[in-house]
Amino acid sequence: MELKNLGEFNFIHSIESDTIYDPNTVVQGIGDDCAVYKVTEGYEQLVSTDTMVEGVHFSFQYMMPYDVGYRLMTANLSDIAAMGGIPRQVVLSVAAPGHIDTRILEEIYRGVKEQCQHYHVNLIGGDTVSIDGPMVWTITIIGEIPQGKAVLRSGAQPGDVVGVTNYIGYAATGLGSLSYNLDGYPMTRIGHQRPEPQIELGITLRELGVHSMNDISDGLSSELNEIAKSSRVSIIIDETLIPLHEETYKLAEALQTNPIDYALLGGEDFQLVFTAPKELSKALENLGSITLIGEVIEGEPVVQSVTKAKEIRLLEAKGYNHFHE
Ligand SMILES: Nc1ncnc2c1ncn2[C@@H]1O[C@H](COP(=O)(O)OP(=O)(O)O)[C@@H](O)[C@H]1O
Ligand SMILES: Cc1ncc(C[n+]2csc(CCOP(=O)(O)OP(=O)(O)O)c2C)c(N)n1
Ligand SMILES: [Mg+2]
Ligand SMILES: [Mg+2]
Ligand SMILES: [Mg+2]
Repeated sequence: MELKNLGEFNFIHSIESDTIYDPNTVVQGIGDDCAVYKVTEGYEQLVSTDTMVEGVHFSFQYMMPYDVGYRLMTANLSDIAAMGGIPRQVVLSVAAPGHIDTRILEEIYRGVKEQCQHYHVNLIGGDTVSIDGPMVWTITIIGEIPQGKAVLRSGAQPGDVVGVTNYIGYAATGLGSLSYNLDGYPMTRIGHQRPEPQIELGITLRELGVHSMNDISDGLSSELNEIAKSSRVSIIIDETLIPLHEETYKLAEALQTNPIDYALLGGEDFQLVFTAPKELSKALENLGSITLIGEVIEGEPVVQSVTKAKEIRLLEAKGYNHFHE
């Protein structure tokens, strides 16, 4: 059925069941002017919002509707992970054209709810409006963090080591293989379609005492520059240490591109990049999913890298930019 035939109120009614995955914190969910939720004593509240636009953040050519919802939740959860926080509540706004088949919307919600269930997050409200254009999905997420413990971008200190979680450039490899219609990239395709936020690692890193952290939505170059600027420090990384998946090397070979660029400029990995006191190096490496790729030094707020050919180059704050010529 088309959305315009179902109507706004019936649509809301159709999605409001199965939205509460941590009932202890909810006083009022979907169904009133505001939602009402409880906060934990001794904790600070985190809030962040992220939007996904059809044609900009996703294409039904490369993703199933279920994946769109899944990744929308991941993008929002990832910002909570980047602070070392615990996700709690979300509200979701959708602008959709009247001719859309409601089965597509149901599938997107199924993806959203799957991630809500997995991370014990409640969907407590939202908004539904019509648009004469592409679909626009926005989630606002609320999380919690023990008082004074949020891991900021501004906490990096000279002498810190720089680390990343899992593989970088993974999602961009999957998207690249899809857009060039190349077979043989099963792992990274899932990385593009159904990425996971690093909630548990974010909490572990915060508890270990990392100094600064960011999630990778726009690309490693851009995120490292944000840390360098906020913290007023210089960062230097060794490009040969960046953990790339074998499918990234394979795609770079097939397309005659530099594999490192998928990591530096790709984005949407939703992995974490952080800096930590050198004394934590052993403990970090023992986690298994962390790679140390560089260090923080005193100096201008810039990021440099040592290339495979042992040359030093400046890594610009390039990555995904919504308004570039
Ligand atoms: N239109 C806006 N109005 C107010 N604040 C904004 C707007 N767009 C972005 N911000 C803020 O700018 C900062 C950087 O945003 P962004 O690059 O989207 O972060 P992230 O990559 O973590 O999602 C954040 O603090 C965000 O809340
Ligand atoms: C169809 C399609 N084209 C291109 C991309 C790549 N892409 C789109 S937005 C983006 C960056 C992340 O989005 P943004 O809105 O900047 O997220 P934020 O930094 O706010 O978390 C990337 C790499 C994609 N995912 N899908
Ligand atoms: Mg954002
Ligand atoms: Mg972020
Ligand atoms: Mg961005």
